[in-house]
Amino acid sequence: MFKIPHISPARLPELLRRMPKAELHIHIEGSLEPELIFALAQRNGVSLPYPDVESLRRAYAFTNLQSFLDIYYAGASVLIQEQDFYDMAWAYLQRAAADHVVHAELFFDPQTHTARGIAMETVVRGLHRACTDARAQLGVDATLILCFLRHLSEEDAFATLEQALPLRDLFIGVGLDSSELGHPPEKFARVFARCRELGLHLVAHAGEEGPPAYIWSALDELKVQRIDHGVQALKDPALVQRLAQDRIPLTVCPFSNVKLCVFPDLASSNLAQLLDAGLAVTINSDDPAYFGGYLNDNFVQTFAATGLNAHHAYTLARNSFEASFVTEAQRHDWEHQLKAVFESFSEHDF
Ligand SMILES: Nc1ncnc2[nH]cnc12
Ligand SMILES: [Zn+2]
Repeated sequence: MFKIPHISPARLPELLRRMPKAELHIHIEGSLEPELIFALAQRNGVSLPYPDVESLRRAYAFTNLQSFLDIYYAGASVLIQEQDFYDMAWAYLQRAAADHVVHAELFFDPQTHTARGIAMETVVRGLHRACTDARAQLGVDATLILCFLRHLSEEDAFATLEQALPLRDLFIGVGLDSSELGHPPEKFARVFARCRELGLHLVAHAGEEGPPAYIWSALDELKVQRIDHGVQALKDPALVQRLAQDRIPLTVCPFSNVKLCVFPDLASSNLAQLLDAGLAVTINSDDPAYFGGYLNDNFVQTFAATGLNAHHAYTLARNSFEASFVTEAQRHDWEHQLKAVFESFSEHDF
């Protein structure tokens, strides 16, 4: 076991910013900043129901998940050309590099685009090209996870999978997102079974607004390897035991939970309780352009509000590597970098 050196609380924010980390829950369409929405709208001749950037930003006052999704899908309507998808992902990956994100698994929602007549290939090739350039030019390792929209039908999800199969090598897994309540994971059991046969990694949003029963069915019916959000798990002690025992990672998104009124404020986040329960928790930004900050902002402000310390920081960064869909060798390399950063902070303390 690595002995965490003493690090003064005053230097904790800088440590949080500097430590290498993985981001495993970021919807790339949720990284579309208002400025880029307006630039792409102009480039593509799309008209928006807001006169300017400021009035669009003012509309980002959400009361629940659905109130956010309505505006998030409207924002994505400016994405038309392959280059638009590239520009969106590239902007995120530059910010990720600045936050010392060494690995990112990007969610994308193809049905949002194919329903508007955009080809699957346009979406995936644009995003994939940005991931390739990020590796070469930014040193950020980035991969793609295709998410099915759960408010749409099983049939639509199967059709989406069919469209994506010629591009199978350009994404590593599938997820499940969009409106949770009323759309339990088991609705997609057969689609996920097929994806499992195809060797894809499996994740699903569950227990964001929905009950612990949705987390159970994501595990037992979909057989997912990670739970996205999962913050409602604490309502069910048997579920917490199961998550701990199987070391199922939870990709928790503190800013998102506050903006979507899951918790009243950051201090009410249950991150510390989830960690104390021995769960493999990670911190993520979800939809940073809509929720007020990127990954390091989530780390720094959540730590300040909840009183987490350097031990928690190390655990969270380590968990992010453990939960990543990468090779053991890659994981070890990043853990080594993580230890080096912690040790460098200890030296400067004296
Ligand atoms: N937080 C979230 N929950 C469900 N679906 C989403 N799509 C984008 N962000 C989401
Ligand atoms: Zn999400």
